[in-house]
Amino acid sequence: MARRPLPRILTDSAPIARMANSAPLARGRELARTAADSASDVFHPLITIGRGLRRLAAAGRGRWARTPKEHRGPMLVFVAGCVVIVALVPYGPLLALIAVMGAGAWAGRERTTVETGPTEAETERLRALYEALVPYLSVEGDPSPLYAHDGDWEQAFGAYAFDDSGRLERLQLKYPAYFTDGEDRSRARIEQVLYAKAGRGREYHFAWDELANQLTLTVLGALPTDIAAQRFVTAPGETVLGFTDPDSVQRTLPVAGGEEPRDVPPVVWRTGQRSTEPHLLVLGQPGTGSTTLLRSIALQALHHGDVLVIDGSGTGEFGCLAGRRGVLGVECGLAGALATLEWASHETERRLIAANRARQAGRPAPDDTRRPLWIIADRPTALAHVAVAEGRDDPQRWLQVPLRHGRAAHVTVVVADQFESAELLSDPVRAHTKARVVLGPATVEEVRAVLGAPPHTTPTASVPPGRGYARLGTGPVLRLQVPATPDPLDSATSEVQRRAVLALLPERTVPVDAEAPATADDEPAVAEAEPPPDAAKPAAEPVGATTRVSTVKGGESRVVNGSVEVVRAEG
Ligand SMILES: Nc1ncnc2c1ncn2[C@@H]1O[C@H](COP(=O)(O)OP(=O)(O)OP(=O)(O)O)[C@@H](O)[C@H]1O
Repeated sequence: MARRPLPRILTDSAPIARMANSAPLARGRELARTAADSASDVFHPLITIGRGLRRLAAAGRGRWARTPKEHRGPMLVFVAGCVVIVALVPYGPLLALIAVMGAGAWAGRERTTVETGPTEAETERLRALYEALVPYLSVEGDPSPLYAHDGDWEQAFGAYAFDDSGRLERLQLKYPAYFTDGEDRSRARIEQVLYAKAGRGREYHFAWDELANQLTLTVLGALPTDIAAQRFVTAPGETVLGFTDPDSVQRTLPVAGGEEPRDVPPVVWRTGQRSTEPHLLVLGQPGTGSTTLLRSIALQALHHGDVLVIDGSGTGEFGCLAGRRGVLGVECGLAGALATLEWASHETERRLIAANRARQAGRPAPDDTRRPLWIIADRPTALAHVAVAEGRDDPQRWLQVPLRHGRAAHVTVVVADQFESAELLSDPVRAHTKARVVLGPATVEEVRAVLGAPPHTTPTASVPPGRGYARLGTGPVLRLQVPATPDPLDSATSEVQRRAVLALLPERTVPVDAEAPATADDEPAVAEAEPPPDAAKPAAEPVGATTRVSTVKGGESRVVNGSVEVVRAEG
């Protein structure tokens, strides 16, 4: 027998849905919701009191359950006595009712629970860190070890903080008094364990408090990379190497960069007669920003003095300086470098003799002995290689006098080279460059070898260009970020940064060509029209008041009456 189909109203859900969505039903639902909201507002005090009374009753039941049986009788008698007294005093029951309601309202108020202490995952992380430290911070035979397997990590870790993603941000830990915190190796071991367990890839600062046997680990933020070359507010004799952490130095400089001007902590290097570290050595991996740092220093030096550049890498990255006021030469070739440095050596001696004579005659030192002279040598060891091949002098030989006597003669030497070539640096360069900078990724050992002290932070494997460490004399090791000072003649340089560097260049003393005489206003156009930087440069300008240097790339030199005259030997 064929089955009869069900009536359509039972199989089709559309009418039911339509009923549910119908206007009177929706209005009714809205009304019910409003009524419920109003009722909860009106009855809120009663609800609170009711909740409080429930809590008080539960607390009372708990108290009764915890009371030993032999105490229950006296307690009942005491409560009954209280009830009788309340019943007998005038308005007693009313006052008791008010008191009970008040107590109920207080107990029933909504309390927001504040989470304190670490979460489970954070506790686990701290416990793992504690366990990892046990082998390094415990000795056998310690009767009450601070660090022991399955020990109490809360005793060892005084304070800690995690960031939003649950990564450790700060940790203060105590260590036993017998731990050899005065030894670099012992410290390095602990720092490595903490670095590994707290999460690699971030930079940590370790503050060892030997008096309190306490170590504080703090995660360091990145140093600002958005500060471009600009006129820094410094006194004569001060050079900004870069920027560092706010806690590391006591001074700030106003800088433009980023969204609005701000104050940032600088690493300021002081040169001149009173400087205890009058010369600088920069070492780093290739491409980590040493040429950029030298360019930044040269631009600052030109504000008050004269600059000689030896570009040993020969890539012409100082081409923008050629022909500018105060730039005495930009040398890429061996012969030119030898001639220029020989002159600089004699100029140092001349200044010393002139200043000495003036002093003996009771006069102040002549002006031409006091104008700062900067010798900036980028990769001089590359020229040393060429010198060996050609059987000529290492140009570094001529740095000896400026390095030894430069401080008194207002001559400053800045040398930059690569780690791999560091052993080719001459002894005077190593001995007299007390201001040091390491750029790029470097191990703790490399930093220590160059700066004479390890960094108090964990060097990370990848850093932006211009990032490194600086140490001035015996001062602390500072994190450093060099201001972006790219080569304006490099096509990869952004227009903003190119203009920033060009704005700092002094005016030209040698026109680019006859048709395009340079002015300060047309800097960008002139820069575009400049010849390739590695072309022969007629960068001859007065040196001091009495001497002239004329250098030509690949030229030969001879000394004439206290001045160096360079004649072309090639082509
Ligand atoms: N402080 C900095 N801020 C931004 N970019 C930088 C900084 N320092 C260097 N750079 C960029 O990194 C690259 C390499 O810089 P630079 O030529 O100065 O390094 P280097 O160590 O001299 O390398 P090389 O020895 O190969 O010449 C360039 O593109 C440069 O613009």
